[in-house]
Amino acid sequence: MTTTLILSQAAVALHGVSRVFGRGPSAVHAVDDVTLEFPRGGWTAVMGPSGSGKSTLLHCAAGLERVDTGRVMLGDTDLSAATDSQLTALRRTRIGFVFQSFNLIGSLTAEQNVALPLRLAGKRPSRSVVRATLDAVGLADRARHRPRELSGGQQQRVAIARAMVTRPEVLFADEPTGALDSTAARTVLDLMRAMADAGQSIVMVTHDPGAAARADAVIFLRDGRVVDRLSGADTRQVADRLAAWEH
Ligand SMILES: Nc1ncnc2c1ncn2[C@@H]1O[C@H](COP(=O)(O)OP(=O)(O)OP(=O)(O)O)[C@@H](O)[C@H]1O
Repeated sequence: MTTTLILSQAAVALHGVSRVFGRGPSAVHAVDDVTLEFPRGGWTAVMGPSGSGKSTLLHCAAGLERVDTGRVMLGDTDLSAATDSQLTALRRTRIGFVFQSFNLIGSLTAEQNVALPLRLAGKRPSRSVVRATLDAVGLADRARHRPRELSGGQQQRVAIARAMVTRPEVLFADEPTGALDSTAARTVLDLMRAMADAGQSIVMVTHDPGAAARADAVIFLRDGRVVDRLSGADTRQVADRLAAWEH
């Protein structure tokens, strides 16, 4: 009973999750027996040295990649037991994903990009929903612009609107500010902070201690394992802890 309650309070829970690439002596344990919960309504940053398994962990938690062993629970749904078509449906409706490189479709306007996940889920996008989602990221006046007519920060905000239009349970972001200058990065992080304050669950991989310090908690990976965590830390504390694990 207690276990069930704890599980359903997590937005995503990983239980003994491993992901191995290759076999034999050259096998890489990208994620190595990780058990961890990402809290509902919280913003968690994932940090660690290059190659420590951050992106692989994020992909496993989001159902973009299968785990070799262990279980991934999205709310009460076991992603590791889902069929490919169930996973596809789930990714389209219950999960939002934002990439470092925005991944917008260049031939579509901002509002068409935002409407895309609804179309892919077989829904007829309502213009008012799409416009409200663009408005929420501060880009209502850019609805008819194509990606090349937008700044990097604006493109990333369109990508966030596209990820949010289905009202996903969890927003996953892999280096969302990695391609942005510091001013644009701050705007994107302010937006994510406001979303988390409004109850959105967010999991974000970042190399940037300043970005991680905007989250509620930071977990640190090394060699595919969770080795440390901080809550409510400032940029200096995050940077110091990261440096300690990089050596
Ligand atoms: N498709 C793959 N095939 C083989 N090895 C892989 C694959 N994807 C990742 N790896 C390996 O798994 C390990 C973890 O990779 P991952 O990209 O998750 O790390 P990361 O912490 O996100 O790295 P970075 O900060 O450099 O982006 C690395 O050693 C990487 O080379």
